[in-house]
Amino acid sequence: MKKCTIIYNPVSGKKDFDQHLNYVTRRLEEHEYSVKLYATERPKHAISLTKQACKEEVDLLLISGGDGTMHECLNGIAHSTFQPIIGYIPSGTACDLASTLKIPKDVELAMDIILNHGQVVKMDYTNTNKGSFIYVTAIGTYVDISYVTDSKLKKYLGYLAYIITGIKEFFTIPMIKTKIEHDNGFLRGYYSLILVVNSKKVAGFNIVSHPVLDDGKVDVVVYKYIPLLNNLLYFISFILSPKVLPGVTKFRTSKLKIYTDHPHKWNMDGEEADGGNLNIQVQKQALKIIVDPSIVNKYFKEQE
Ligand SMILES: Nc1ncnc2c1ncn2[C@@H]1O[C@H](COP(=O)(O)OP(=O)(O)OP(=O)(O)O)[C@@H](O)[C@H]1O
Repeated sequence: MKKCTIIYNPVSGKKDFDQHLNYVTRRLEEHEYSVKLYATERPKHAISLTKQACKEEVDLLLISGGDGTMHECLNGIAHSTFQPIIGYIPSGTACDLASTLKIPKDVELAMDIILNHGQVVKMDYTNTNKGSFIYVTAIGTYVDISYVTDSKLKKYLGYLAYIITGIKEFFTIPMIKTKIEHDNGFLRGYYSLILVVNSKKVAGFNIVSHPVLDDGKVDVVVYKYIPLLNNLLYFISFILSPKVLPGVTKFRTSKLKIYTDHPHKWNMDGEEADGGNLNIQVQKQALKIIVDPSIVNKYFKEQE
């Protein structure tokens, strides 16, 4: 028998993954897996559950949740010597990573990819001095809405609480004094938003038009602080996605150091991390994940 550990977040997205547990377990058993099943019981629990699965050298680590759950599981894998093959059933709210990797939220279709016609690819992830991330780390306007919104306000107003924080941020764009060292030199200036990306999608927007997810490099997108015009710059960049836009600098790099003493926190895969200087090392092709074969030639151009 092959070994499979399932880790799922019962509070991500519509909170209904429990309904599919029997189906998922049955499909795995039909494919000769012995299954261990764990629901995360608190934030960061997925990290220790993943470390345990890595210690047991499972043949398949099946993760269900949103980007935050994937982020936590990655942080378990990054501290382990054994690297399991990941099968992913997206069940979160945004699921940017699944959207880039074309893994459907439909449980039956996702299981078909994992067990039948999917392909294991080796994807990059990134280690930093503040933890590891899979697809994005960001600092600046709007990226902190999910965790700076007052929890009491969220309880009483729900989604409206996020909109209120968003409106507040619309009028208080941060001016982040930054120095960025990369493969071909450095940038220095005042920025309102900095994105480090290994993905096509971020927050549902197409941020990188032609990402390569296995080349040992990240895409960096920086938005200059331009008083009164910052929101217009975001709108044009996110919605219209022109190739070139004054005030927006894009480049791809394998080495990256970002120096800032701005009080804003970094956002990693949608989760809050510490603020301050960021020192990143891309782990080339270090994450094994099952994806739909239709995207392999498109985003994984350097498979070894
Ligand atoms: N039992 C639990 N109770 C409360 N929070 C939990 C529990 N298990 C995990 N979490 C936390 O839930 C948070 C949200 O998870 P996740 O990001 O997977 O879902 P989501 O926010 O709905 O999806 P997305 O990030 O794709 O929009 C994570 O920060 C995780 O630490």
